[in-house]
Amino acid sequence: MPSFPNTFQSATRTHDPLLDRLQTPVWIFDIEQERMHYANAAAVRLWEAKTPQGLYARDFSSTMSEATRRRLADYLPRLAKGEVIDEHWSFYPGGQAISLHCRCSRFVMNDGRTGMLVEGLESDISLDASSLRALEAVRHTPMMVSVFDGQGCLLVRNPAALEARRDLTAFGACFTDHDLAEQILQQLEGEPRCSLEAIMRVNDSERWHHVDLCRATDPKTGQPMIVMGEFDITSRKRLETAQLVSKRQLEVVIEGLEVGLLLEDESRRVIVANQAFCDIFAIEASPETLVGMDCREAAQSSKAHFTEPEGFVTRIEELVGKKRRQARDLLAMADGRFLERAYTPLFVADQYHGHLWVYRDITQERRQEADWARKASTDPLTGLANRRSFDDSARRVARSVKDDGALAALLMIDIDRFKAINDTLGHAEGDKGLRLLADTLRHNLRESDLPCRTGGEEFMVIMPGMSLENAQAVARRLLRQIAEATIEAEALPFHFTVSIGVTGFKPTDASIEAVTRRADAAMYQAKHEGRNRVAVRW
Ligand SMILES: Nc1nc2c(ncn2[C@@H]2O[C@H](COP(=O)(O)OP(=O)(O)OP(=O)(O)O)[C@@H](O)[C@H]2O)c(=O)[nH]1
Repeated sequence: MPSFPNTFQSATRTHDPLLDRLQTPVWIFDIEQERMHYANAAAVRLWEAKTPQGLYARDFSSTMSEATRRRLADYLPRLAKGEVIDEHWSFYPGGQAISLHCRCSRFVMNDGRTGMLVEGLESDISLDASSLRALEAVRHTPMMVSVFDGQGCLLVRNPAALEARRDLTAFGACFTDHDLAEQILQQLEGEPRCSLEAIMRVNDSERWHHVDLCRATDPKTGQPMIVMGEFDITSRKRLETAQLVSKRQLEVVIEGLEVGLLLEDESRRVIVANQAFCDIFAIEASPETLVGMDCREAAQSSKAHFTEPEGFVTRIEELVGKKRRQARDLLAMADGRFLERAYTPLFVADQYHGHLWVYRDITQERRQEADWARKASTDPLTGLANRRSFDDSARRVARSVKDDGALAALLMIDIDRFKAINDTLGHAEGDKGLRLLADTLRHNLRESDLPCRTGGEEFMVIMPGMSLENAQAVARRLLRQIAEATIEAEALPFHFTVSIGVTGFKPTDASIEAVTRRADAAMYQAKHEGRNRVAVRW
C-alpha cells in the first residue's frame, strides 16, 4: 500500500503545494460514489477542470460507461486486499483520448472505505490510435475475454468476463469439467488454438459457452499466456436439445404408426419413410435406406403392384403438379388388396416444401364392410335376400318398367299349413322346410331373378324381363318341385306344398306396394281355392 503522510489523509482535499509541483497527475477516486476525492494540479489539468473543487463536484456517474464501472468494480476487492494494479487506461476528459499507464493502489478514505489512489504514469507502451481502439473494443465487446498465464492463473479479463465470473480467477475453475480444463491446457502446449462448446461456471450458475482459446506470448514477460474468448450459447443449446427431443418424439410417432408414411421434399427425394410403408410395398430394406431416393423412379418401379399401373403413376404426377390442399384416392392392388392414399402438400410461410403420402391398407375394412352389407341384406336362416333388399330391388325394377317399358313379374309364395308342421314336428323341422324352399328357389330360377324371404314363411321372387305368362309357368314348375321334395325330419320324412300368387309390374303402378298387394291378393286367392296352386292377378 502506498504510504501517504497522515496529514494528507486527514486533510484530503486541502491544497498540497508539494503534490501540485509534481508533473505526474495524482488523484484519488471514490469508486463507490463515483466522485473525485483529491486531485493534484497535474490531475486537475488532465481532467480539464478549472479548479480542484470543480473536479470534486463533477458527477462521473453520468459519463462513466458500464464497461468502466465493471472494471472499477473488479478493482475494488483487489485494492482492498492491498493489490497494486498496473493497467493501461484511456480517458476522454475533453472528448480526445488520453492514454495513461495507471498505477492504482488502495487509499483509506476518512470514513474507512477503500478509495483508489491513481498515479498517472507515462505510458510505457506507445499505443497508436488503432491499438487504442482495439483495446476499447475488447473492453466493450459482449464476448468474454480472459487472459491466463501458462499455469492457468488469471492475468487480465475484460468487463464482460468479469461480469460473468467475479470470483473465479483460475482457468480450471471456469470449467465445470476440471479434467476437460486440464486436457485443454495440455492441448494448447502442442496446438496454437482450439475451439469447443462446454458447460462453464458463470457466477452461481452453469451455462453453455462457445470457447475459443489460443496460445500467445505475454508482451511484458515473454512467458506463454492463454487468451480465452467465450460467448453464451445456452439458448441455442436448449433449442438444439428441444429440437432433438421433438425430432425423436416425431420419429417414435412415425415408427409407431400403422399407416405407411412417405415424406418427399420439393425435388421429390425421400425425407422420411416408415416401416409400415415398407411393409405395404414389400420393401425388404429398412426405411432409413430409402432416404434420399428419387420418388419418380420409385413410383415407376413399384407401379406393377397396382391393377392400373399407369394410372397410379399419372395420379401421382397430377397431384404433385397441382399441389392442392389435400387429396384422397383408392388404389386397387394386383394382389387383391386395397389402399387408401392421402396426399398432403407441405407449405411453410407460403413456400412449398414437398409433400406427404399416407398409405393405409383398407382391405380388411372393405371386406368387413362388404360382409356387413351382405348381412344387412340377407336373411340369416335361408341366405336369401331379406325384406330390405327386396324393397331396393323391387323399386329398381319398377323404375325400369316405368321408364323403359320393361317387363317384370312378381311371385308371392306362402307355405301351406305351416303352423301345423311347426306344431307337430317342431320349429327346428319347420326351419328345414324354409331352407328347402329357399334352396329350391335358388337352384331353379334364372340368374337375374331375385328370390327373397320377406316374412316368416312368406317368400317373393322378383323376375325382371319376365312376362306374366312365363311367370305363371315358372310358378307352376316351382309348385311341383316343392310338392315333390322330401324333408328328412328326425321322426318321419315330410312334404309340404305352397300357394303362389303371380302378378306383373305395371308402368302405371304408383308404388311397389301396389304390385305386392296384387301378388298378395293372388296368393290369398290360391289359398282360398284350396292351396297348392297358382293364382294370377293383373
Ligand atoms: N319354423 C319356423 N316357423 C316360422 C318361422 N316364421 C314363422 N313361422 C311360423 O309359420 C306359421 C305361419 O302360420 P299361419 O300364418 O297361421 O299360416 P299356415 O299355418 O301356414 O296356414 P296357411 O298359410 O293358411 O296355409 C306360424 O306357426 C309361425 O310360427 C320361422 O322362421 N321358422
